[in-house]
Amino acid sequence: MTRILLKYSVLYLLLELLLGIILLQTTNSFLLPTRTVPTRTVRVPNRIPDRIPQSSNVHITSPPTSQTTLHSSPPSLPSLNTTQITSNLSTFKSLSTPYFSTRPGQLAFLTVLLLTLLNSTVSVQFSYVGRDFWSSLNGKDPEEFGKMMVKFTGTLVAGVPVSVLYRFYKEKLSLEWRDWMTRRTLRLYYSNKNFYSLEMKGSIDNPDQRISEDVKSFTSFSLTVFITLLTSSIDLISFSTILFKISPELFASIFGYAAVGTGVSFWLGGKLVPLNFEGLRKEADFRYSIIRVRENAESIAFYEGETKESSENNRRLSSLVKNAADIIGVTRNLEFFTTSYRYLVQVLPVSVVAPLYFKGDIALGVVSQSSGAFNHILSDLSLIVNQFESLSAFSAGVERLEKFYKAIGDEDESNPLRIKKIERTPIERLRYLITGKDDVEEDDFMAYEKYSRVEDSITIKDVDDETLIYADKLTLSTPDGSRMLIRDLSFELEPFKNLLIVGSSGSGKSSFLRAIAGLWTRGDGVIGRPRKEEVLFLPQKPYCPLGDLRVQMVYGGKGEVGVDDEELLRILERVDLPNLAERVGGLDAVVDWSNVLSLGEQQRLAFSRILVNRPRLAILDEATSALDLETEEKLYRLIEGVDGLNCVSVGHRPSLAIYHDVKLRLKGDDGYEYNEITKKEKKNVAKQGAV
Ligand SMILES: Nc1ncnc2c1ncn2[C@@H]1O[C@H](COP(=O)(O)OP(=O)(O)OP(=O)(O)O)[C@@H](O)[C@H]1O
Repeated sequence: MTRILLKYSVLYLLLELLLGIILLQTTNSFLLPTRTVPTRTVRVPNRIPDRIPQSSNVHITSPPTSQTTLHSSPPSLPSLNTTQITSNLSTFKSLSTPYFSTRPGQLAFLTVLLLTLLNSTVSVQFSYVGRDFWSSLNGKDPEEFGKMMVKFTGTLVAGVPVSVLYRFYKEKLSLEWRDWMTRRTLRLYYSNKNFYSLEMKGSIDNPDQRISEDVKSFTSFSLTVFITLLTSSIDLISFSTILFKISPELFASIFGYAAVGTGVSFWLGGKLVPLNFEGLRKEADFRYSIIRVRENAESIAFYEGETKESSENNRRLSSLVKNAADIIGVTRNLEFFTTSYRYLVQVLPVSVVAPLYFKGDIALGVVSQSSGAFNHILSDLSLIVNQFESLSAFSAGVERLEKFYKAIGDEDESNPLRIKKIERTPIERLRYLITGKDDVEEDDFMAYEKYSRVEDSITIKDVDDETLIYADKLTLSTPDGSRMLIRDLSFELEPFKNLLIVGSSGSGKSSFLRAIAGLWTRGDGVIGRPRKEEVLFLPQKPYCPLGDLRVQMVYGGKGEVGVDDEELLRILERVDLPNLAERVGGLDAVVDWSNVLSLGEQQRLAFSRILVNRPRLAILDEATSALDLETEEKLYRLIEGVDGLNCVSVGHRPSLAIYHDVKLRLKGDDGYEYNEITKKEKKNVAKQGAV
């Protein structure tokens, strides 16, 4: 008999799984609107629940909540894409196996597995104790009733720790797995400057959400799915045995009942999934439009842009509300079915076994046990249907992670913008010549086309003590290869000389600095500069990291700084910020530096990093643009005063010529000029305040 039960149960679960997969495949196109979600704007919260509710009172199709939504267009016919499923499963496997290959992961998993099995045993045990309890009550037998009370207490004492520890270790495993996976993801994200190249390419939206939300959902939900499937299978077998013993008719009827419920729920509820995703996206859209106002409050206030901003907020709100109205309308219709279904399940099993009870063939306890077993089995059989919304979100999360890992895994150490090139066989080359298309994913193809026009071969070399910086036949293009910014640039700057780079706006000055830093490598030729540890960049936009004042001052240093607090305070004085520490509450003070400090103060604070870290070469991109001429002079004189320190500056201000020895003028298509800045020129600048 167990074999028959197993056969039916497994067949049914497989059917459910198949239906679930079909649904997921149909809905994934809605769940992953990579082309419709504006890049870096919309944050779609992944709403995968932490646990699947498993209760004997939860029957088929938990009615969709208010967050469940319906697509306004009729559902398209599901199509089963086996390649996609295989790829999803293999992604799932490759994402989940690394942690469980570690010793702590394996130990934690085995503990949870053991407790899961014990917990299921406890559940079955309670079913028997409950049956005997009610039967003894029905038999009006005080002695038997007393015994049952003792048995119940014993089961309680043994069962409660198992249930509690099961939940505890499950949560613990989920947390440890998340911790491990997030750290690994962060490591990959920061390695090879992936965080920068992803932004440049713009191919991955919201990496922050993927690292925090998607990883969290993946770990907790994977575990939950696994445990739920395991317990459901155990439940199904144990309770099927119980039910079959009581009434084979009841056992048969449950499959019919579940099948009808499943079908109707798919028919009504399947439509809700895509619209639910739309709802989430609209919510995120609305929220983001308000966050942008917060981030750009000052600019909006200056532009008096509040009317425009608020009308945009309202537009997004209307769209959200319309979607939500659709949801509640359809949910109402669905609930006509689910509510009746829920009530019916309370009497259905009882009505099937009632004749046996009336005849006196079975006791009251058996009736209650059969009802409990019926509910258990029904809940197990309806697993996919009950959870299709969560499973869809889960599937979307897995795909988001897959794309993310692929993107950060492809990067080469020396070349953050490299993408895999397409190696064409002769036949593929012919096809490409005829059709202009490759047999590759469209995204990859576009990326390749976009990036392949210019080679990616700028070489960076470390210089010796004889040279400070040089360029040899350097050609530099924008990362997309669409524009050549510098052509055939060659120069060599000896040590103890400062270089000023000038040129009209957009001529490629900052881009040249990016190339020196190794961030942009599209082009050809060689750049020589001191070792990375000996160079400090001050970018055009001052950047203040999270942390205290001390962190602000040492940021950018590559090793131990070895500067004590007194020295830090002295440096603050030298960069013209004598009262800053006192004003904010000392070197340990943490404030929102970017908002609290003026642009000029942020630039002065950035200069303090040079004095703290004492690099061999400081590269300054318009680092004094927000300062008055007097402060600018003071800061450049400080650099001159540091032994062994030289600088390369980019800037439009004529006054900068005074503090530099050589000038490189970038002239776009007209090439470049590379000249000494003469004493006469410096004098003129000093005299007139302009060249
Ligand atoms: N990520 C990018 N992708 C493609 N083009 C870019 C990118 N970043 C900058 N550019 C383009 O490269 C050109 C050079 O930019 P760059 O920032 O080097 O100019 P610049 O000379 O420093 O200008 P400014 O003096 O205004 O700061 C500009 O036309 C700019 O639009």
